[in-house]
Parts: sequence; structure tokens; C-alpha cells
Amino acid sequence: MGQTLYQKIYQSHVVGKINASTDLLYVDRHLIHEVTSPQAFSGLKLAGRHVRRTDLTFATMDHNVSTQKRSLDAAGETSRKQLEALAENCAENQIPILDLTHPDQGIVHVIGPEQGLTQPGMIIVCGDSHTSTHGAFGALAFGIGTSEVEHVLATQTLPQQQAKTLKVEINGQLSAHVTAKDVALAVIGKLGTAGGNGYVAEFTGDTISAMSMESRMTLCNMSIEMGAKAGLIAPDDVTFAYLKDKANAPQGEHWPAAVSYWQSLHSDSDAVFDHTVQINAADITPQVTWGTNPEQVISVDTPVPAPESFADETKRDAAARALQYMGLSAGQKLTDCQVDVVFIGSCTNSRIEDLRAAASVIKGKTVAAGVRALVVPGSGIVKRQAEAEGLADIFKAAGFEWREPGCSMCLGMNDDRVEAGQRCASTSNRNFEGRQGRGARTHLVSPAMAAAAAIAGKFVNITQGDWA
Ligand SMILES: CC(C)[C@H](C(=O)O)[C@@H](O)C(=O)O
Ligand code: SF4
Repeated sequence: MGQTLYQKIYQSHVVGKINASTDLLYVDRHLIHEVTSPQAFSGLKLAGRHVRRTDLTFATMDHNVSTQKRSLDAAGETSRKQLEALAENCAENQIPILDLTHPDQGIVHVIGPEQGLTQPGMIIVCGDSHTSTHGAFGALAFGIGTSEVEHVLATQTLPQQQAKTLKVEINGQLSAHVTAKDVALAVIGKLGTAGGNGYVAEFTGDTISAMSMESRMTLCNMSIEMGAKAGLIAPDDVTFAYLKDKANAPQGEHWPAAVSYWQSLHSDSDAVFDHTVQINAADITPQVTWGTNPEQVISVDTPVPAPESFADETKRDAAARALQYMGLSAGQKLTDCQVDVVFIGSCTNSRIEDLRAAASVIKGKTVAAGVRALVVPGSGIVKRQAEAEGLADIFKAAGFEWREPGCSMCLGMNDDRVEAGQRCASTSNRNFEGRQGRGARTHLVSPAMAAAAAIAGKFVNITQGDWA
């Protein structure tokens, strides 16, 4: 029987057996940031151990940085401490770091691929759930906890159990203005936030093959939001073209050798998945979440559902609570819903393609009165590129704030927050209660949808009317 891509990568990294069901896997890349690494370094120190592979460990500052000012203390005392701890730990252990003085600094899941650190066939871990993003390159990439961060720092290995395999096959052409973000939200809406529990999901089909690397990253980024351990897309020519000549990608004679290995990284035609889901891309419309988890999502012009419409009691209760928190009522249309804040950024949607999509909607228009709108590029590289292409000028002329790279308003860990009761159209990946600030109301959307909401002051269907 053939193997799935996940099984191939998993098997090729087994360096030991812990018990009948637990293997010890080798880790090719360990990405670290300020939030989940300090205790791991402390633990290591206490045990008198050192970082085993400083050359396979890479750090960046992202969650706690201020995107308004390049200064370690601009986002408050707690943030400063975290950032300083990361800087000290990296200096002590000779770990390369993209700190605030580095021109390429940015969100960990944006910088990994940009720096060519993310490559097909690798096992990549980081103390961060959205590590699934890197699966877009055909790497097995997943988030780990702080004690596991310590384990990887000390040994460059990680105990793991093999997951089940889920195939999400998406075929057909997406409508204009319908993006990978809408695909991700539609898949989560269909499978639920627990639909991927226990699985590693592989996205296949001609819709996926037609996607850019940026879009694939958006999709894999959100695979964790359907409960999957990781998301995967088999590498192809689009992947290779993205990686060619990137700083840490194989160079010279190593390049063709790497590509020939990477070409073997796909699920065999006779591989058997534990579960398969099929989706028609043409059915996907612009999505907006109405609730407080990413599964509570609808097509922009569908009325907000009534709690009674859910057969499952837990979902019914969750819907009732979500409507209350979100200040919405059943039957209401989101296209009648005013927004206060628009956030374009996060590791889901802060890449150049996302900014291009948003800018194309905004060009020549102005942010609606009373709306606060910001664009936070995912990295220094994205920022410079957007400035060179004139996108930054489009945003600024429309009334958007144009920021430095970082996680920013994706979560309330820095100096950017949505105020209690405010409604935010956000391109991030989580809409949990309090995620963007206490009492903040988050609606997850694509960059083009967020951009249109900023201009209209409310949600609109960008596939219709003057927007299309
Ligand atoms: C702070 C960090 C541990 C967290 C994560 O693991 O994902 C954050 O990045 C998030 O998006 O919620
Ligand atoms: S941008 Fe948001 S989701 Fe991504 S790593 Fe930062 S906080 Fe987590």
C-alpha cells in the first residue's frame, strides 16, 4: 500500500522508538519567539544543558512588539521583559535572531518561508499553534508547548505519535475576489473546529495547485482552527519557484538535488486516507464569521443564524452565547452591520499578495468616517516590497495607518487593541471572546473583504455591484 505525504515525512524522521506507539522524531527547524521560549530556556539552564543545534534554531520578535514604534519598551513592561529575555537567550546561545534592529524582522510564520528556512520534507516546530502555515511547502509543521520547546532545544528531537490522515480535496475555479481565506473559513464552517481532531490534513485538488504560495500558506495557517495537528500541501513547481534563491534555500549544485528529492514528496496514488472530504471551489462565496469561533461563519449575504437552527445542543448554546457577545441577533444581515475597526495583518493575511488584494479594493477610495483602519505587514520584506509597489501610499492616502511588522491586533499582547464593544473586520485567524482585547467583537474575513468594509463602513459582498 502506498503512503501519504504525511506518512512519508513522518517515517523519514524517526530516529528512535519510545514505546509501541511513540516515536522520537528528528526536527529540522526550530523557530522560536518571545512568548513561548523564556521558560524553556530557564528550564534548560536549570538542568545545566545547552542548545544542541543552534544552527537549526531561529528566532524572531513578533507578538509583543509595538508596530507603532521600533522600541523594546513601546508595548509595555511585560512585553519589554519577554523581548529582552529572548534577546538575551539568543545571544547567550548564539541563536540567530531577527530582532527589532533587523530589516527582515516579522511574524515567525511569515519570516520562515521568506528566509528560505521552510523547505519541503522538513519537520518544523515552533511554540506556536499557527506553525501549520509552513505545511504549505510540504513540510510537516506543527505547534508545540513550552516543555516541548525545551526538549527540542536540548535534543533537536521530539516524541510523537502518528496522526490519522485527512484528505481535503478542492477542485474547480474560485470566483473573482474569493480567496484562500474564504476557502479556509468555508472548510472550517463545513468540518467544524473539531473536525480535524487527531488528523493531519492534506489539501489537494486543482484549486490548490492553482494557488500561489501565499494563498497556500493562508489555507494551511488555518488548518489548526479546524483542530488538525497540521496542514500539508505537496510541493510542486510553484513551491520550487518560490524557494529558488531564497537566503537559506539549497544553492548551486544542491538545488537540483533538493528539487529531485522534493518531487518525491506527494501522497502515492494508492495511498489510503482515514477520511476524505470533497469541496467544490465554485460553491465558495466571501465568508464572514458571525460568532466567537471560526466555525461560526456564513456567506456575507446570508442572515445570521438562529441558535435554534443548530441540532446539536452544545452548538445551540454556543451560538446563543456568541450572538450575545457579538451584539447580533438572529436573522440580521452582516451587510447592515457597521464596523468600527479594520485590521489587515497577522500570519494568516499579511503577505504581499494579501496587501495587493486589499490595495486594489481601496485604490482611490477613502476609509469611512468613524472607522479606524490599519495595515500591518507581516515582515520587513513585505513592508519594503509594498512600499516599492506603491501599495503603502494607496493605504495611507485612503486613511489607513501603515505600520511596522508584528502580530499587532491579531491578539491583545501588545499596544494594539480593539476596545470593548467595538466591531472589527479582521484578516486574522481567531475570533475568540477577548482575542483582540476585552469585549472586542471580531469578524474574520479576507483582506479584500476587510478593505471593502473599511471603505463602506460595513460588510459588503465584494463579488457584487460596484465592488466586483
Ligand atoms: C502566543 C502564542 C503561543 C499563540 C499560539 O500558540 O498560537 C498565538 O500565536 C496565537 O495565535 O494565539
Ligand atoms: S499573527 Fe496572530 S495567529 Fe499569527 S502568530 Fe501572531 S498572534 Fe499568533
